Amino acid sequence: MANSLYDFGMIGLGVMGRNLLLNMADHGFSVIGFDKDAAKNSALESAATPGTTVKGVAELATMVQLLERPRKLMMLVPAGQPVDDVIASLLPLLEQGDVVIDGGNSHYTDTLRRVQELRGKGIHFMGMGVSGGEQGARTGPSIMPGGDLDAYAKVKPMLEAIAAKVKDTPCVAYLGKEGAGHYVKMVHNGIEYAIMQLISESYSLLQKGAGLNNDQLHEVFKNWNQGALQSFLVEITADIFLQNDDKSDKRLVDVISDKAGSKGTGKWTSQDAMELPVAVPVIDTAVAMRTLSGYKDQRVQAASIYKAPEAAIHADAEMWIKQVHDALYFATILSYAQGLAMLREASNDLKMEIPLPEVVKVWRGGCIIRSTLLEVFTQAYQKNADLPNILLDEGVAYLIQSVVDNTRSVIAQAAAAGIPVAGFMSALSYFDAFRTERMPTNLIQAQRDYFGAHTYQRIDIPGTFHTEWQQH
Ligand SMILES: NC(=O)C1=CN([C@@H]2O[C@H](COP(=O)(O)OP(=O)(O)OC[C@H]3O[C@@H](n4cnc5c(N)ncnc54)[C@H](OP(=O)(O)O)[C@@H]3O)[C@@H](O)[C@H]2O)C=CC1
Ligand SMILES: O=C(CO)[C@H](O)[C@H](O)COP(=O)(O)O
Repeated sequence: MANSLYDFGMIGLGVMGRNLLLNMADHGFSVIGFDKDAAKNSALESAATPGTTVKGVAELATMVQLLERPRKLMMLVPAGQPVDDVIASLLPLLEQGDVVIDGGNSHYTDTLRRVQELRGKGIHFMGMGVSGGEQGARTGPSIMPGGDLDAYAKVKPMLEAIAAKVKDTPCVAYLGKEGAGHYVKMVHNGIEYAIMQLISESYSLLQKGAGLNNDQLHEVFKNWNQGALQSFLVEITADIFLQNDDKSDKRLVDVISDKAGSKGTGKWTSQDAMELPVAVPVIDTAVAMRTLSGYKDQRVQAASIYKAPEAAIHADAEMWIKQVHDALYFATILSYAQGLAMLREASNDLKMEIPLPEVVKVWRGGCIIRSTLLEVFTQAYQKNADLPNILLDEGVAYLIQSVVDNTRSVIAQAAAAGIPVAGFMSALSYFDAFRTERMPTNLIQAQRDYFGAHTYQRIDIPGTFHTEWQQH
């Protein structure tokens, strides 16, 4: 490479940046990465596949000088201030027409601001979601770009080369204007939170309801992964139960603290859903349950005050496993339904023009929420690209109807036995409200008008009404 310039540059050679850059090199692109940590630069070069062109440098200016014009570069640094810091360092080094991609989990409002700031300077700035973790970045992630279409055209061949493939179709597509890429990734993570919560509830139901040990749990999740529940999250869950701890003679899962962490994208999904507004209660519940998991001391105290009910799960183990399977299937569909409904509303409200048929196709491979269900949703959007909610699709309705009775049964038995299943309950309550022609919210309207003259609409006469309510 003595006299040649590199095709692509990466800023931040952590878990995602390093692996994505190596993936690009494997597909024939000459790549250069910058990290201020010299150890990360040499780690990058030594991990490169022999015969590929990969360089790591410790000076940002060196990397920028060595890039083909117009430059194409990406940052994979923590969201927030680090992204602004990188942009500030880059700006004096760039020229008009260069393309800068933020591939991290930035909030879409930050992306909107950055797009506008950089557009004024002639730089194309794209917000792009990347999902798949370390392994996905290395071998084929799901990629969610949005924003400047001209900039996308410049990087499209490279993104299509490195993305996961499903039936030969790359899991990348242009997903809408301005901050759409990061918006879609945020909702992807919201759905990820919801499904992880539901899998953890299933684990608890199988352990407490059928007394399964880790080997048996492994077998159940492994079997589930070969059927309708096939998905990345179910697959890794099966693996987790077999992992031995190297510091004790236990299984690792049994010595991990039950306080769940988070970096914030699930919370953003809930906050932005409320802002629109769109109802995403399974995601809200998943965020709340991670928060509640942090109240360890209070939970320990409460456990000694409030004893669990006497009732136990009496179902035969095989039947219980089948019922929990169906409840997980039901609530997983509800999680996708809520996230996709949110994307539709946000697309209209924020004028992002997010193509939902493309979103579900991009999510079929490479990402954390990939599953066979995405094929079902792809078919649903092929029939009606403007479907308001996937629950209204005939094919999805058929699937839901086949599992809803077992879902009710699981939730009823869990409630009687005192096993917390907030995610499942939330999914079922949303479903029951969604399929209710007349909700009891007429009473809320009456109350609002009673105490605050907030007015109401009638079912029989058009217009807005207020009543002087009588005290009795
Ligand atoms: N890990 C995952 O599974 C996924 C992560 N993401 C997102 O991708 C982004 C990167 O994540 P990940 O690779 O895991 O993070 P890492 O912490 O592994 O790597 C981040 C890199 O950014 C560098 N960095 C931090 N601050 C700056 C700065 N101000 N200027 C220049 N470089 C900086 C760090 O360098 P140094 O350490 O030398 O300071 C480090 O090399 C995040 O937004 C994350 O949310 C998205 C999908 C999946
Ligand atoms: O983006 C991702 C996968 O798609 C990250 O793995 C995700 O941000 C993890 O989130 P959290 O730490 O909040 O559980």
